[in-house]
Amino acid sequence: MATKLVGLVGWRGMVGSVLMDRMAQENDFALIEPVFFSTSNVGGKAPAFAKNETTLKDGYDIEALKRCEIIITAQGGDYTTEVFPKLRAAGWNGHWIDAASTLRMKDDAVIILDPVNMPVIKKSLANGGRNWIGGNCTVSCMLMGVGALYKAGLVEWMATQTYQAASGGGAQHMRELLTQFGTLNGTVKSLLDDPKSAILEIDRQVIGKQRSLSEAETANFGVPLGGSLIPWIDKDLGNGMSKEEWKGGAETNKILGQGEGFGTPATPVDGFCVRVGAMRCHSQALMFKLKKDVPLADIESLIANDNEWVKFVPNTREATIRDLTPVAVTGTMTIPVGRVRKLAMGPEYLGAFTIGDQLLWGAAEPLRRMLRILLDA
Ligand SMILES: NC(=O)C1=CN([C@@H]2O[C@H](COP(=O)(O)OP(=O)(O)OC[C@H]3O[C@@H](n4cnc5c(N)ncnc54)[C@H](OP(=O)(O)O)[C@@H]3O)[C@@H](O)[C@H]2O)C=CC1
Ligand SMILES: N[C@@H](CC(=O)OP(=O)(O)O)C(=O)O
Repeated sequence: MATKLVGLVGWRGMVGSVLMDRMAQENDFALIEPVFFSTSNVGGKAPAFAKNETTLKDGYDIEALKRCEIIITAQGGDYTTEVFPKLRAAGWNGHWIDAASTLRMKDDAVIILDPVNMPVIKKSLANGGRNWIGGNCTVSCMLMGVGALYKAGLVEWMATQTYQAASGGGAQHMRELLTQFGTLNGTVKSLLDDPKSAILEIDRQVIGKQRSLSEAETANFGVPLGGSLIPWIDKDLGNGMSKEEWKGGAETNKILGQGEGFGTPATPVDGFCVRVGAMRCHSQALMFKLKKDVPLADIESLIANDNEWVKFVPNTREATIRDLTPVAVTGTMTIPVGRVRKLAMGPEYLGAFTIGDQLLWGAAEPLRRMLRILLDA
């Protein structure tokens, strides 16, 4: 069988670079003929993964894109909005794999997270599905951790409290966070160097600096994040909810193949999404109302055995502070789930805490796994 021509758009961005690394690690390039696209350097040299197609093609050239049987894009929502309809209108019938949220809730799109929803993906493939969209990072990381409880039909509802990293906003947001930390440190450096200095004076100078950071130093987040937090992520939907919070319910149900459009009841999922000063791991505290009282040991075993990336973290102080932090998880495929315990509200109420690298399981990994599913089909 001829090697499939696979178009790669957005490969040099932050998500795209993580995707390229993972594709190289998993030897995906051996199975495809990659065609690299650019929106800024057409005709330039394609990266080292290129085989026969060694120059960068124009990411807006519909004819060039049409040659590809599969296109994977991490270029962003604006690019999808502009190019995807033109490509389909031009009669392109290939597979579109996308990290952006633009097409996620369309009826003809599947939100891909195959360790959780392979049956949904397979069903759509059998029905001629062609649009495969990566989920919101918070939702994907959460379902990789506790999807087992949904698969077992145990969840009556779930409340989430997220602690989302700067990387969710993009590369400039990560830089801004570090710049702010640097500025704050610089402000009190001499006092910090003196062990006898008064902590309340340090605190006074830090809050003074946070409140007077320049516009340039808060250009991306709009307000200081270093030494603070921001309890709002993404757009204001005008009903008291942030768009990130809305995605929690809408995307969780769509990934699981339930709710509107599937003819089954949706599971209520809601909570608060908060930006914190972590670099690239999204963490979340979860509270479940289960449909029945299930022994804790059974719940632990369900979670631990769901997929090869989940790591069950015993609910002890020592294990938690060692294994259940963004620092422990960053750059790994591991999805730790810990702090699992019954809550004071009653035996059906369960608490858990989970973390995922939002650039790996939260963005790049589901895309490359979808490529593999298509190549194997
Ligand atoms: N950030 C995140 O956490 C997540 C992002 N996504 C989706 O992925 C999309 C891409 O996000 P992200 O990777 O953060 O975006 P980036 O801004 O890092 O990259 C997007 C594009 O910007 C262009 N670009 C311009 N300047 C640079 C530069 N200095 N270095 C690298 N690329 C540059 C590149 O296009 P070109 O080569 O054509 O110039 C690149 O493909 C998002 O819009 C979103 O839809 C999805 C999940 C999570
Ligand atoms: N909104 C996420 C990042 C992201 O890109 O989400 P989405 O793929 O749903 O637009 C965050 O800020 O942490």
